[in-house]
Amino acid sequence: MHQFTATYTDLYQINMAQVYFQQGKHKHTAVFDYFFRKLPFEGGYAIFAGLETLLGILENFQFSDEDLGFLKDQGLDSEFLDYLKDFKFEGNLFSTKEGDIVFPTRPVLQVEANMVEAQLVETILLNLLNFQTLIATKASRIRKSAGKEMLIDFGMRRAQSSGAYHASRAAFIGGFEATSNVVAGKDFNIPISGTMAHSFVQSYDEELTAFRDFAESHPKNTILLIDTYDTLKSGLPNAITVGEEMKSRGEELKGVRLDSGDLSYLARKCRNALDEAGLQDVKIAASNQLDEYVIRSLKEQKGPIDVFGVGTNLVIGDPDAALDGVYKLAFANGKPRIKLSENLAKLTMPHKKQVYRIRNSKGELAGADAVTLRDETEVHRMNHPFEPSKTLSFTGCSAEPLLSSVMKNGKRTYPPKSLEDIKAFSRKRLSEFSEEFQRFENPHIYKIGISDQLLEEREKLRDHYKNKNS
Ligand SMILES: Nc1ncnc2c1ncn2[C@@H]1O[C@H](COP(=O)(O)OP(=O)(O)OP(=O)(O)O)[C@@H](O)[C@H]1O
Ligand SMILES: O=P(O)(O)OC[C@H]1O[C@H](OP(=O)(O)OP(=O)(O)O)[C@H](O)[C@@H]1O
Ligand SMILES: O=C(O)c1cccnc1
Repeated sequence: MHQFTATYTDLYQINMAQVYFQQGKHKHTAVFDYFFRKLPFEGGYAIFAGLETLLGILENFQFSDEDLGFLKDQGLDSEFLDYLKDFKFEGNLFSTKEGDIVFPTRPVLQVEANMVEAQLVETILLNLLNFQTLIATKASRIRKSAGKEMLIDFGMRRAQSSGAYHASRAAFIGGFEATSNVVAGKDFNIPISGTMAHSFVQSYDEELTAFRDFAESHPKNTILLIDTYDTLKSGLPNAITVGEEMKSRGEELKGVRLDSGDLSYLARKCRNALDEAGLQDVKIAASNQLDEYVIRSLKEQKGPIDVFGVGTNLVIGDPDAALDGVYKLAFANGKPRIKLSENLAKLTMPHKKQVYRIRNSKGELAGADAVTLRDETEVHRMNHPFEPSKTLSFTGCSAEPLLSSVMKNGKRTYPPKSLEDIKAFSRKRLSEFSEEFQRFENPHIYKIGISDQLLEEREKLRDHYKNKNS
């Protein structure tokens, strides 16, 4: 796959880094927060994804000689470019675990590094985490609708080009079982799966011969696409003939796929005919512009569909297309930093921080995450981040810290996790959230608050800059 060297960034990061270097600020420590402001799909939660990809890339994030030559041609300073020859990311990362359930406003991850490092990793970090979080969240919604039925990612051809690679990874975390994307399957150990295209059937004079040849070539893995000419009058009877022939050879037709028409109606017709022919184990797969809403409707109609192939709407994160995650400076050169805004919701949170998930005395979710200063070890009360008159007290509650060290001095603090483990963790974490948070329409709003100390620090800084400018 594509090598991500340190030029995988926006030019302004390099331009700023050059100034930090020239002003001797490259040795100052900076802390940046990664967070998003709005949940995608008007949903009640998001699934954090992309962390392992980021850690793998940051461990080897350097400029190649070719990169440096290119930057020289762009007129960047030669002393700065000499410094970049030895550039490596040697910072620290504190992060939410990949697969965990995350909400707006609260830091999902913090980067602590020198100014140049912290700035140069911004773009790749946002690029990876925003996209995979969006797609894992979409996948999780589709999983919710599909219940226990199998979900296969068919999106590679429709994805925003090479985004398909990480979309397949994120889809697996969010609840898909398999992908048609061979390279993602190979690299991430995702089961791969494939049926056939209409062109295969079209290329033969007879649909039946196409089905027979395929079955002979793939006796363990034949899923016949039955809608090329006429699903009920041609595709289905031909599939039954091949299914019976396979059975007589001691083989098994794995499935049929519907890709057009009324999927629920056709699936029922197929199921009845297959069952009557003694082919009860043949699965019915459906595809065609599916998403969480169409699948929910198909399930409501009790269409006997066993496998859903989902492409476009999954991998482009329809209809949102992007998560609005941002990377904001919270601390630099020994001082907390803030970004002011007329819009209170855009005020940033200064300082190194921790985020706690509040649980009741039974360990169940209390419906709130509290953002505190990093060295606060307890939290009994939180304030609404933008409406300070609103507060919430916790009695008899415990607080689970959500940010932990995942990278120290540029090295991961734990061995890479398998995608299967990340997915299992994600499923477990989501299962703690009640239906109210998971429903598609007007979901419950999970509360995010800030501790008294953080609020005080933020107000102090805000007043400082306001007074300075008044
Ligand atoms: N029973 C159903 N309930 C709800 N939605 C359905 C049902 N059957 C199919 N759909 C969805 O309706 C849409 C139908 O798309 P469209 O109007 O393009 O028809 P089509 O069957 O694809 O036609 P074409 O023959 O042109 O391919 C798809 O998104 C499909 O998934
Ligand atoms: O509808 P999506 O959710 O995006 O799922 C992927 C679509 O891609 C394929 O169609 P395509 O027409 O590209 O090729 P085909 O000839 O294999 O049907 C497949 O048959 C699905 O309809
Ligand atoms: O295997 C399939 O049926 C498939 C793969 C990619 C896209 N559409 C369908």
